[in-house]
Amino acid sequence: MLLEAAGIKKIFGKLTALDDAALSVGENEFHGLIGPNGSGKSTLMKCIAGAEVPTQGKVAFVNTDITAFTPTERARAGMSLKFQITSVLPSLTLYDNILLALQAHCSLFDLVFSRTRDALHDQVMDMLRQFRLADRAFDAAAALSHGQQQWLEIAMALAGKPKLLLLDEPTGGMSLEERRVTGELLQPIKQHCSLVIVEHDLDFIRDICDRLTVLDQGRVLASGTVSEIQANTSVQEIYLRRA
Ligand SMILES: Nc1ncnc2c1ncn2[C@@H]1O[C@H](COP(=O)(O)OP(=O)(O)OP(=O)(O)O)[C@@H](O)[C@H]1O
Repeated sequence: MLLEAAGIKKIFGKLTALDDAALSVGENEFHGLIGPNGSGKSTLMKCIAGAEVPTQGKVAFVNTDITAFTPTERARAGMSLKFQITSVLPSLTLYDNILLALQAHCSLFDLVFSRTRDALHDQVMDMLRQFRLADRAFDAAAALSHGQQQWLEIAMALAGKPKLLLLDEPTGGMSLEERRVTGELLQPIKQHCSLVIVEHDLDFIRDICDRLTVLDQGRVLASGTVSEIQANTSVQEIYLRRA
């Protein structure tokens, strides 16, 4: 397993947000984290990314116990996250936003001696092409549509060539067409990266994910392939309960 979170408990004051939650993700696997509002999806993502410290439990990544790692140490180990809060610098061009994200992963030596300038240029343009943004390379990021800004952020989150990408509701506020394109843009990254994605759009998640974990009131209700989860009557019930 690439990622193995087990026995995760998270208590906020009197509220138990997660209780014995678990998540296992293999290499080159797209894994969806679903469940009703307030079931603990974002909190579990944050415990994995290091943005929240679990009250109890263990997170292992690439066979290393990372429970006590800082977010920076987790990033260095190959984990990358994009949350709902934007990390794009709106007044900079798309080109410069990607360049900055790539440079964050270069050594100071390489940057000072500019040995990587041409290579970086090629990488920036490749990433922009991959995310269908090359024709906007020298526009300010602020001029992009909401969907395009999300794609730019996903590209930036991939700049360090992570082994695992964490996405929290990337299609929030997107049009149907933008959602469809987002699915297409994510597929090729499976060749070199796994994905954990929190999403409310069940059609979207069913189309792109290999496996799903369903949370309900901080606990794992079910975990399995998309068809196993679709056939699970307890899962059907919580979604009916919500409707
Ligand atoms: N920092 C915090 N302090 C106190 N309570 C919190 C905090 N973060 C989350 N919670 C609570 O923990 C519970 C789980 O929240 P979380 O955001 O993880 O759920 P979620 O499944 O991601 O919800 P949604 O689908 O609405 O985004 C909720 O009751 C929420 O109010």
